Amino acid sequence: MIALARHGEERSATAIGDTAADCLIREVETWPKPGLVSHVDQGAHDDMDADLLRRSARMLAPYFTDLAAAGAAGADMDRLRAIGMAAEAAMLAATAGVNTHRGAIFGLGLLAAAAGFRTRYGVAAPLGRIVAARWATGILDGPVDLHSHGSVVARRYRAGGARAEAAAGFPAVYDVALPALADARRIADGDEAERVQACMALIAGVADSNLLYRGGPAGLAFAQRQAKAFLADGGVGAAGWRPRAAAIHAAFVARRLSPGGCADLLAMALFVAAVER
Ligand SMILES: CC(C)(COP(=O)(O)OP(=O)(O)OC[C@H]1O[C@@H](n2cnc3c(N)ncnc32)[C@H](O)[C@@H]1O)[C@@H](O)C(=O)NCCC(=O)NCCS
Ligand SMILES: Nc1ncnc2c1ncn2[C@@H]1O[C@H](COP(=O)(O)OP(=O)(O)OP(=O)(O)O)[C@@H](O)[C@H]1O
Repeated sequence: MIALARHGEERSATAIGDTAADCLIREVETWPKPGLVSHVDQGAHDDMDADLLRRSARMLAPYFTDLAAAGAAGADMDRLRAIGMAAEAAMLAATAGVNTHRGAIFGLGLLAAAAGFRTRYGVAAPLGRIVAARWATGILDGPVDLHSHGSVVARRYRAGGARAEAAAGFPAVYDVALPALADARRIADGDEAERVQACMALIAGVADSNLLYRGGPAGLAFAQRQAKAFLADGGVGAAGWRPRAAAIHAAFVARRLSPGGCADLLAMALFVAAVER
């Protein structure tokens, strides 16, 4: 009996890891996402393209599986952090030093750990609430790299970034991206359009530390204005939405703006939608 239960747990951790990697790939296969890399172009990034992001995502699946298994085993934040840091090191080795998924490993990794916990204990709570209840203190009290772009921006502009978002249980996923995906299902023509709508809603509503780092408060305000105007004009439900979204994408690229945190949050919303279904 025990051996069977273990085998079942391993299988579900593997399924969680594979789902997390799939969600990263579905995020890449979405165009037009303002400033971001996709199957169509490199957006505002000289050092990465869709192939590199796809390879990075696939390589990360076993780490998400480990995080799910650790969550199921009742791991504390120190244990999750060790797996997350090993994943980051493997990512940098696989991409010759390019930061393809640092923010995504963190956010999706915590949600994968919560998914493991949820499956193991049969709790019905949303994944974000599990993250906040079990690991918020460890997230906020953990070691900080004073030189990371996120830390620089946090000091300069008092932006909470990826840590604050996770510790609060991912409000951008639950209050912004998931409602946008649900709205878009009624008005959009296909899955890719739904993901574009959620991406625009995230850009309009999130203080993305990547936008702040590259463009300062003026860059963030520009990005939010563009995304809000797109949504106010009917979003992906309006005729001609794709050329309008492509024009916003081009405006971000011209200013070197890239909302990498919103890309991560889009992948997380796809993951939550798949796991909590
Ligand atoms: C917390 C992390 C992201 C580092 O954050 P920091 O702000 O210091 O660095 P950095 O600028 O490199 O990364 C921030 C990344 O977060 C994402 N992001 C930006 N803004 C936001 C936002 N508002 N909300 C969510 N994510 C965001 C972007 O992808 C961005 O690139 C993380 O890499 C970390 O601490 N890793 C250690 C391992 C760990 O704790 N793992 C947990 C289990 S997986
Ligand atoms: N499709 C995508 N396009 C661009 N960034 C993405 C995409 N998907 C996820 N990201 C996130 O964006 C982050 C990388 O962003 P970016 O390269 O702008 O930041 P950086 O490494 O801090 O430095 P720099 O501004 O010098 O390039 C990664 O952590 C990753 O999780």
